[in-house]
Amino acid sequence: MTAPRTEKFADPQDLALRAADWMAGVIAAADAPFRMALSGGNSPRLLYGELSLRRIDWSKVRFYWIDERFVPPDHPDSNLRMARETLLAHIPIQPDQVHAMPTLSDPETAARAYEDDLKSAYGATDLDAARPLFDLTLIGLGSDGHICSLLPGSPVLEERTRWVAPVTQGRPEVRLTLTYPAVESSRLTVFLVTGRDKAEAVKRVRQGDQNLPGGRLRPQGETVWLLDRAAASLL
Ligand SMILES: O=C(O)[C@H](O)[C@@H](O)[C@H](O)[C@H](O)COP(=O)(O)O
Repeated sequence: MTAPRTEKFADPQDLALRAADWMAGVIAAADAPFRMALSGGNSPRLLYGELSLRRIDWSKVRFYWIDERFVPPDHPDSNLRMARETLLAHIPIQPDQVHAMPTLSDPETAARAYEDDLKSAYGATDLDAARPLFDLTLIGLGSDGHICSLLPGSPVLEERTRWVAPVTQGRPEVRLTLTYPAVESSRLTVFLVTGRDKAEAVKRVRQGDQNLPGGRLRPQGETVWLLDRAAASLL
């Protein structure tokens, strides 16, 4: 596993600007299809907005999610809604390029349906380290060290067979999350973290602290950390 690369930026706006330029280059250099697994939450908002302004051949990109709140697609908490408002509604893509996590049935059915979607797009039922599931996986970090909806103490942290699982404890709302095997199966893993409140988690996750869900992640490909000065303040 190659040592992670770290880019530090003055503030979230500078990070979003520079990261969008870099990601535009990554997508331009890649073959189609480019499978991009999106994070939810607030941190990626500025980046998604900047990406929507870049000259990118979006026709090669397939959008996936690393987790979702189990709410309707138009709910204020929906990660799909956030991505649609900041990026997807502003770029020339077809509906079949967007592989949203389904949230209109029950969590177990939805998790299995999304896993089937991933497996059919991947063209196999087993992950192959030589052929990652995603080309780029964007991950935010909670101040408690969670990633995706892989929350501290959650049974889903031990799931090594399923690619997608429901999370029914630890948050006010039910969630769907990729499990470690699916999140780790990426050519490029990008952590995007801003804010002083994340600095301790950034430090411990980078040290591989097994008590934090982020510290247990073993990405297969290259890892890049995009941090603002506040989130990097303990490094
Ligand atoms: O659905 C979500 O909320 C995210 O997937 C979650 O893992 C998020 O990335 C972290 O909680 C950081 O959230 P912020 O970016 O809002 O700080």
